[in-house]
Amino acid sequence: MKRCVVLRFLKSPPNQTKTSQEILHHLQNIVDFGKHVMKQFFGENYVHHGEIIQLPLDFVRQLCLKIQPERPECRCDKDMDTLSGFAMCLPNLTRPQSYRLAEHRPLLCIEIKPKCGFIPFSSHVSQEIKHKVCRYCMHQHLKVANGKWKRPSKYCPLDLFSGNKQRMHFALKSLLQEAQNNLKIFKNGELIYGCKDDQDCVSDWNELARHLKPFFFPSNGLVSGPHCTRTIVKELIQVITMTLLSSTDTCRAGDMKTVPVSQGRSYCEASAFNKELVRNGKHKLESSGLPRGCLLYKTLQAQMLDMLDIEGLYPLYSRVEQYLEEFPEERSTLQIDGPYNEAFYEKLLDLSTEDDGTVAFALTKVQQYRIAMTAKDCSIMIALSPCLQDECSEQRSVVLASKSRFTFSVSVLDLDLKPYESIPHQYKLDGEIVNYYLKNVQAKDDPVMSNLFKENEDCTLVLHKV
Ligand SMILES: O=P(O)(O)O[C@@H]1[C@@H](OP(=O)(O)O)[C@H](OP(=O)(O)O)[C@H](O)[C@H](OP(=O)(O)O)[C@H]1OP(=O)(O)O
Ligand SMILES: Nc1ncnc2c1ncn2[C@@H]1O[C@H](COP(=O)(O)OP(=O)(O)OP(=O)(O)O)[C@@H](O)[C@H]1O
Repeated sequence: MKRCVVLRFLKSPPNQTKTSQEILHHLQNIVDFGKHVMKQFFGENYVHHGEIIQLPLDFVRQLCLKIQPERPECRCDKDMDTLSGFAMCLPNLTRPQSYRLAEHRPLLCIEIKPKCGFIPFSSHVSQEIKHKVCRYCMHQHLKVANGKWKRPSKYCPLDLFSGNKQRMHFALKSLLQEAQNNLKIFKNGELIYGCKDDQDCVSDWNELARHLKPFFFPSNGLVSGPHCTRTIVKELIQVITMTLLSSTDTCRAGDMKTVPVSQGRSYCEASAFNKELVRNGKHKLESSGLPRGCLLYKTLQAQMLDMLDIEGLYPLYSRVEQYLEEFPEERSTLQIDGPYNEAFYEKLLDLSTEDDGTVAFALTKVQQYRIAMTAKDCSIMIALSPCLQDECSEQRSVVLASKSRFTFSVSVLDLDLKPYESIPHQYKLDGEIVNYYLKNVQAKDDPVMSNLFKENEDCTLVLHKV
C-alpha cells in the first residue's frame, strides 16, 4: 500500500541561510521537543513528532519549484531550505490515524487554531480589564484596526474551551462565520473553507454545504436550499463538538493540574454569547468543564503553564538575561535552546510560584511560559472519514451524525517551541493590545470613560515601558 506522508522543510529569511548541520540540529530539536516534552503534556496519540529524513537534492529543488506558486505571498518572506536535503516526515493528519484506510475513502478534515482559552488569574496583572476580557477578544480590535482582518470575529476561545455544548456550538458557528486564521476545512486534502492567505477568504455556507452533503446525508435524502444548508452546518458543528470532547488518550502529565478550577474567570465579558445572556437577564454562564482526556483539556492545561502572565514573567526573563550577559557560556547548560530531553521535561513540572530570587526559579518560569505560548498558538486537526456500521471495531473512534457515521482522529500540530527571544515582543504586544482596547473599545462602551478621553485628549494610557 502507498504511504501518504507530509514533508516539512525548514524556512529562513533569505539573508540568514543555515548550514546543513544547523538545519539538521534545528530539525532534531523540533522532533525531540515533540517526543520528550509535548507528548508528555498532550498524550501519545495526539502528538505526531515525526522523523528526520534525507532526500535527494534534485527532488527537493523540483519540489520547491512546484510548490512556490502555491505559497501565499504573505508567507514568502522566508525561503524553503533546498540546500541541506533534510526534512521532517510526518503522517498526513488530514486522514484518521487509527487504522489504515483504503486510498479512495473520502476524507474531511477540520483544522482549528483555538488560541488562549483562559483569562489570566495572576496577581501580577496590572489592568483589571485583563481579568474580564480574554486576550483573543481584545486582540481582535487591534487586528481589525491594523488591517489584518476586515471584520472582527464573534469567536471567543473561552466558549470553545468551556466544555458546555451550547457555548461550544456558538464558538464553532462564529468560526464558520469569520474563519480568519482559526478555521480551515479540507476535503480529500484540499482546502474548501477558510483562508488560503490573508486576503483570500472563502465563507460561503451554501458552497460548504454542497461539499458536505455527501458526508452527512449520503443517501441524498435532503432537499437543497437554506434549510438544507443550515441543517448540514448544524450537523458539522455537532460532529466537531463531539470529537473535541472525546477522550482518545492519556498522558504522563495528565493529572498535573496547573490551576485549581475555582481560580480565574470561566467566561469572557466580551463574548457575544455572554452578552446575549446578559441581555436576556441571565448572568451566570455555564461552564460544564472539559473531560480530562480530551485534547482541549490537555491544550488548556499546557496553556495554563503561563501562571504569572507576561507581566509577572517579564522581570524573571530580565533576571535570566542579566545572568546570561554575565555568564554567556551558561546558555547551553541552562538548556535555553535545547536539548529538549527528559531532564528538560522534568524541570517543567515544578509549579511553585514562590519566587526565591534565584536564576533557577526564573528560568523554570520562562521555560514554562514558552510551552504555554506554544500551546496558545497550536492547531487541532480533526480528521473524519465515513464508515459503515459493520466496519466499526473497538480500535476505531467513531462519531455518529444523524444519517451517517465517521471514524475520526484528533491531533495537535504546530508544536514548535516558541523562541526565548520572543518574550520582549510578547510583553510589548500585550501592552499594545490592552491599551488599544481600553482606549478605543471600552471607553466607547462606557460613557463616563468616553467623556474622560474626550475632555483630556492627552490622556495616554501607557502601562508598560516598551
Ligand atoms: O501573538 P499572537 O497571538 O498574535 O500569535 C501569532 C499568530 O497570530 P494570530 O494571533 O494567531 O493571528 C501568528 O499567526 P499568523 O502567522 O499571523 O497566521 C503566528 O502563529 C505567530 O507565531 P510565530 O511568531 O510565527 O511563531 C503568533 O505569535 P506568537 O505570539 O505565538 O509568537
Ligand atoms: N502532518 C500534517 N498533515 C496534514 N497537514 C499538515 C501537517 N502539518 C502541517 N499541515 C498543514 O500545514 C499548515 C502549516 O503547518 P505548520 O504551521 O506546522 O508549518 P510551519 O512550518 O510552522 O509554517 P508557517 O510558518 O507558515 O506556520 C498547517 O496549518 C496544516 O494546515
